[in-house]
Amino acid sequence: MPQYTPMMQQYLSIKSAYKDAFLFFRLGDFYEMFFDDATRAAQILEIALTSRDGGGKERVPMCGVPHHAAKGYIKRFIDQGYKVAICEQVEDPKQAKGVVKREVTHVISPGMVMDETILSEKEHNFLAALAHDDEQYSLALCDLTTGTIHTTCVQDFERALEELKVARVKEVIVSAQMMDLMREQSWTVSVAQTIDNAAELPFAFENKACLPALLLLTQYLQITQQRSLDHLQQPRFYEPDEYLTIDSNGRRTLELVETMRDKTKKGSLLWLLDETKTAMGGRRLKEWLDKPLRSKQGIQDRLDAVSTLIEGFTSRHDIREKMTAVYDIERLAGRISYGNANARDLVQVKKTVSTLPGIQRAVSELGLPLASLLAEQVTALEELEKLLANSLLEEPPLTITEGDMIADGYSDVLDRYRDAGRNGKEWIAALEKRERDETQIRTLKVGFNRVFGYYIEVSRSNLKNLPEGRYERKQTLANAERFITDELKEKERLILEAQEKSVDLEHQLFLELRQRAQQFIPALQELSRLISELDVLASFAEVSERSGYVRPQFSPTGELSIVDGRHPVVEKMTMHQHYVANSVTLDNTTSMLLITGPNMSGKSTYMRQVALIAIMAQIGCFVPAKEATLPLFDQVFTRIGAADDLAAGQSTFMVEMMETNDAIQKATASSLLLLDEIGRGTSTYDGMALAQSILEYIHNHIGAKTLFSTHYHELTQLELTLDALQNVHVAAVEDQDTIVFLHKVEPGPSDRSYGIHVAKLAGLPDGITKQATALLQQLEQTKGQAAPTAEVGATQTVAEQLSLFGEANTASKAAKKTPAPSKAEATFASELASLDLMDMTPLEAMNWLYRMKKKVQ
Ligand SMILES: Nc1ncnc2c1ncn2[C@@H]1O[C@H](COP(=O)(O)OP(=O)(O)OP(=O)(O)O)[C@@H](O)[C@H]1O
Repeated sequence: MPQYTPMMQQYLSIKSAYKDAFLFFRLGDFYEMFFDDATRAAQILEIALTSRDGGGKERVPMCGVPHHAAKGYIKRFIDQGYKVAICEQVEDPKQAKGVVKREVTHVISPGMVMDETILSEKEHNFLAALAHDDEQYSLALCDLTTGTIHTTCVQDFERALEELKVARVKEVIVSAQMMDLMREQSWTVSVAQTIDNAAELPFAFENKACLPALLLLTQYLQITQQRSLDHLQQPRFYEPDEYLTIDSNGRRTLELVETMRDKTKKGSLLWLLDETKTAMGGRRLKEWLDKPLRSKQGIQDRLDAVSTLIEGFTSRHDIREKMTAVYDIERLAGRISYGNANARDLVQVKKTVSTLPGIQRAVSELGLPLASLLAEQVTALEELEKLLANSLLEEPPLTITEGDMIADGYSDVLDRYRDAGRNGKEWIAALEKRERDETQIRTLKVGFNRVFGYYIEVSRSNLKNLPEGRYERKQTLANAERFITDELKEKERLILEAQEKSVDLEHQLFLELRQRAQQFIPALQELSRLISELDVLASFAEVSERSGYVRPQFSPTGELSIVDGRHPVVEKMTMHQHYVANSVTLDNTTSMLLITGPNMSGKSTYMRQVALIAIMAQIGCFVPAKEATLPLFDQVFTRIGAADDLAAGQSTFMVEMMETNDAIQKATASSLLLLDEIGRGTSTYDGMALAQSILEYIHNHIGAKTLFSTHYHELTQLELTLDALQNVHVAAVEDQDTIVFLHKVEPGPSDRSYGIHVAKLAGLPDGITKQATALLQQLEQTKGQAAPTAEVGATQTVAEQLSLFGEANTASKAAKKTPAPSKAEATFASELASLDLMDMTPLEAMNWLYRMKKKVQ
């Protein structure tokens, strides 16, 4: 790099070690970016791109952000999945010989954000390591802000990706070999090498199968963070099968944590259930929703606690109120260990710890099992509370280098410095008074500024009254002059020295205090776990009581019986209207419901409500029903079309089939399947044929509890051949040319679709709906001639329909029943078949159609 200036050479050499990050290169008050970084950053951050002479032939592209406003820009990079390496000046520019020394002090990437202003409060921010050996994939998911680590092993890559998705992992660390594969999947990837020495782990961990991922994670953190990782908690191993698996599509369409339409929390199950008072509770609730339990005992323990909290209204109220004074001690503990906690953070820790005894008392009164664990932490943290209460002022500033943090009486030396400072101020006040008396200038005052220090200010009109000699002129203003005296100079030196010393000492005392607080990190982490669980359980109790939910029972035989169930979110949204409750029973005799009914009648609401009730039960919450007995599901799969699916066209059909395939491959007799209008994305007959075969397959080979909604009325005949399938429909009635939705699920198939009625409700012009009604009548007449009769075996239904076009298997029974095509139809068909469409212009095609229409008429 001979042609570049020394500074540019320094930049390039540092940048070469951080190729995958934007390098924020500190130059005075700015972070500058150069070359490609600058060109791309200018676009991403929408800032001006300039250039600078770098010593070479061409000017170097450059853009920069002010150091004090860097956070906002870093957040924009992070939100879009980029990394930022912060390169600081690490020596005083005044003392530097040549180019100021610079080093990367830390790298911020989507998975390694520690700054609360960039993070979402109620969500974990996971960084994951994914390693692969001959046998399996190991995963380690780490939230650096809290020190939480979850680890697991899975057999296949797809499953590993699913685990990453469920935890909404922001960044994945892999070995170089896996980098491209992960990038193809659009993950933010970082590459590290595995250390092969388990002794270097900052925690003890026995499970060998998970070690590769943990070693990869540790190696990466050690290299990038270069600071204490003491707050990393003991990794918690989990088996994915301990939890109810909800495929990513299911989580999306059931709107567990955000709505499908605008991706907001409002309108989701999380929104409904989230009455938590603390950030830790909020994160825990999301975690529970991501991973409902499958262990009956685990669920019952939570339900017992919710029951107790519902009954103990007063204590619950008390606990929840006290929780409002609980800060995010989990992240505060992370900051203490990380070395970026300030005095205000420690005051928050103190305030939290001091509310604990009150919470603990209320929990004990209720007799909740976590009372004794909570009591242990209260005792363990007493010393910390005392220490912080004695050492810190109630409202310290955000910075730790400007004093005003440490309380009087904590350090004798500090108190002495402070006295000097305070006495000095009194002395200055006395001096001012004396000078006024001596000079008889009432407006004389002693002031202070950073440039000149202390001064005596006298207005221009009073200068004549000032005695000669003692006053040394320092500054001239428009209407006044400022002076100093030897006495003032000497006193100023003493005061400033005391202040400087006290600020330095406060900084040092604070660092010691933070160091001492570190030993309490495990207790703070355990406390935050207990508080977060209590918060979620109390939130469940609150919502359950308010909304009239009941405790679910679990059936040993796998029966599902929900009496008067409701969709919790639709019910809440339609508060002012009447929500129509619906029951459902699925057992070993009837495990499948085929749901028909008009559009908008409530088919998918009914299906979703069953899944939501099952999920709520398995996270340990009461459920919206009069009574509910449920199996413990192992997996929930949904294929529920979204409105945008239809618009997206054929590829969506592919997605629909892939998702259906996924469900069918993985579902077991203990799973819940919700399939909404399968087959609607292709032609009617294709769709119907597929829907029927899928139903038969689930019936004959899987036996999963299945809710299947359809507009293909022909499918309702399957009830005759599939023993475990039952027809139900959502009732609607016609009232004077319009339709009234009853939202009531009743036995048997629906009599018709009412599609045109719904179109009318949607405001389609009369002309269209009238024409549609006429066409419908024509079609129904035609269909009536060929319609399958109820006595015909259901498995023949689709084949019969296909045969109308003469495409079906001629050997089918249905074909025999279909009337032979008329002569005109036969001519039409043979002429159509002989057309070479590729060789025709659109106009020729139109002309042909025109001729045929005339012939038919
Ligand atoms: N049980 C109910 N009680 C009250 N209102 C309901 C009920 N079920 C559904 N609804 C209301 O009806 C609307 C339509 O319901 P839903 O989307 O489930 O209909 P659908 O039959 O699946 O329609 P489509 O076939 O067009 O997809 C819901 O948004 C809700 O407002």
